[in-house]
Amino acid sequence: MLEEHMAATETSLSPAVESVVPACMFAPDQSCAEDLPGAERNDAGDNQNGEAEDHLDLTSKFALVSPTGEQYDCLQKQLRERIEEGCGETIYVVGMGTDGGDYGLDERDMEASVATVQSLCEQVDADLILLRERTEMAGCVRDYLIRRRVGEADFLEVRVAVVGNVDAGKSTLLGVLTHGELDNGRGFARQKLFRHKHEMESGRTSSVGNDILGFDQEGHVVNKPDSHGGSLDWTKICERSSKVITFIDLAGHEKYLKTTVFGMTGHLPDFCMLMVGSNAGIIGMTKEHLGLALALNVPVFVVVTKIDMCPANILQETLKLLQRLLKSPGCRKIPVLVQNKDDVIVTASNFSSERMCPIFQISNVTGENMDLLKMFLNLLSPRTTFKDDEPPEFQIDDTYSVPGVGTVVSGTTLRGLIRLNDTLLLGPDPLGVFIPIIVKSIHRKRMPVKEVHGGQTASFALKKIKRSSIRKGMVMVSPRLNPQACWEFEAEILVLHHPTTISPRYQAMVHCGSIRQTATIIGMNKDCLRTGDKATVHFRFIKTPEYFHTDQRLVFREGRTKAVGTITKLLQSKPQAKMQSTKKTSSQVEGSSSASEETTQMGGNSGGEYVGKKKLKGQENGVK
Ligand SMILES: Nc1nc2c(ncn2[C@@H]2O[C@H](COP(=O)(O)OP(=O)(O)OP(=O)(O)O)[C@@H](O)[C@H]2O)c(=O)[nH]1
Repeated sequence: MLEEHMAATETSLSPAVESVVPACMFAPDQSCAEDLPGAERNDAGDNQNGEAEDHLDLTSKFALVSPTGEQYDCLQKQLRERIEEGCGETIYVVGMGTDGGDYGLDERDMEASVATVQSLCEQVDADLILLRERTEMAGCVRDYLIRRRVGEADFLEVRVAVVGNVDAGKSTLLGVLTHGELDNGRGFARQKLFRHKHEMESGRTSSVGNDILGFDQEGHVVNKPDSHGGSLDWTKICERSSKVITFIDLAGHEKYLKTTVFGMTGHLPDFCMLMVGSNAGIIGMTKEHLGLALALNVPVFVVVTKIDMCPANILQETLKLLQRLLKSPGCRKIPVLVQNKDDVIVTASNFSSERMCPIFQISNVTGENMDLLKMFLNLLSPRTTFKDDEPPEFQIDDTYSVPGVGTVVSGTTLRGLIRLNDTLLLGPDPLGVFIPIIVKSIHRKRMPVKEVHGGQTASFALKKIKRSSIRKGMVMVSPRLNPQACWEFEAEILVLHHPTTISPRYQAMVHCGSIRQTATIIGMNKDCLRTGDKATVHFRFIKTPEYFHTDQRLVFREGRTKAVGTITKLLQSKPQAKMQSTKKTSSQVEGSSSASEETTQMGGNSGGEYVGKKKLKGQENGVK
């Protein structure tokens, strides 16, 4: 997929540069960051902590030493905003300014500054955790993690999709991380990943697995397997954690690609962890998975495993090829080898920029560099902020029948706040209808809770509804939204690969959020599409109408054919049994301004607001 992505986005490859970008490129030191193409830079007027200058001079490294009342209020407001932006946390640098002075504070000024930050943290109900201390020209500089305090029942949730070719060590790494015991190189650690088939939310019967790793306020892993059988008590982990990483464990084998694509679109990962076996290198599905993450704009970090058993020259070769791939025009990433704690802090604080791609080299057997990977995971923040006052929307990605409970749906809260006993609309059914349902119980990470917020995964037990009447891709939304189901939509798509040409009537599977349904191309603004082509395409689902939004990303695939895109328009239309090509003039087509000789549309129906207007030239199946 990636090769196709590369081919599709660029025609000529520039010579690959082998050198790795040092992590210091991303450090606040501007002299180093200057050379970095596209690196984010502070605007004039912002200090190292991102504080706007306004009328108060907060750009000096001494700003925190003894702030006036007004400055203190300003600092507090800015800290609040930064925590909000960082979804509950932020990295704060003490001892650096942007006023041109040398970095670093002497012991007394550092002490006073830290006391100010500590007091600011108390005001905003957050904790201050020292990440690193270093010596600069004029003294000491410290990086702190500031993390909002959460109640016992709450924690920050970050979702990481785990992808990579078969045997890259995905399950083994998750076993080592979540159970704290190293592997023996013969599959010991992966046995620990016990999947509970019918557990609410987690043990999904599909092959999308879930594992959690909890960090306490100080960044220590809280996972503790019990002494009998070594299973993990999710409730205990969540109670002790201030941050929980949910790993969405996606299958490595090609035959499960459909599930992997579903995991990446439907489970809304914040980040993607691409695993590469150092000895095997970039083989099999590695590029496909990387391409998928790129297509969906999910920031990627790479974990190269098995360094304990890999000869040095092979490891170097794998790293070289990996860096070349990441820098290639199709990816345009900046690979950064993470070798120490400083690199972790620098890469973690710049990671959501999407351009940087940290690379870890680990061994699941000796545990080498595992501490760096854990530290990095603890510093990852969710990518999206959510507001509770929006009308709630929840997308269903799985259903279960739980004995004694009934039908259970699991999925992700896309926005808003859902409370126990709320009435939501569940749908759409095949007729596009939504039915009211009352939320009778909510589980989050296997724990009963009273409410769930945007960005959180959860499961709901539903009363008086058969599991068979619910399907993946359905939603539960606030009645305030007056939800409408759509049969048709328009999307801007880019064809990453197709062996010949795609034309109207072509059918393929559309993945969009947790929607997974075959759709037909009704029309497009080009006669046909080849690899690398971009077009505006009009789709129609073949089975049922769906609920979705504009701006959502989609993947359109069938066998080796792949296209990615963004939904640009929702089109209302009634279900129709048969497709046909009819002659129609533009005057009969709503929204059609230019004359079109021939129009493809659903039989007997106006086709909604938009109807593609391209010649069919007698094609029967849409594929030449
Ligand atoms: N020596 C060594 N062996 C490892 C390491 N990581 C994994 N292994 C071994 O590699 C084999 C494959 O690991 P898995 O974790 O099953 O690989 P996977 O990527 O999950 O594979 P699929 O689930 O099939 O996609 C197992 O026998 C592990 O014991 C490592 O760092 N060093």
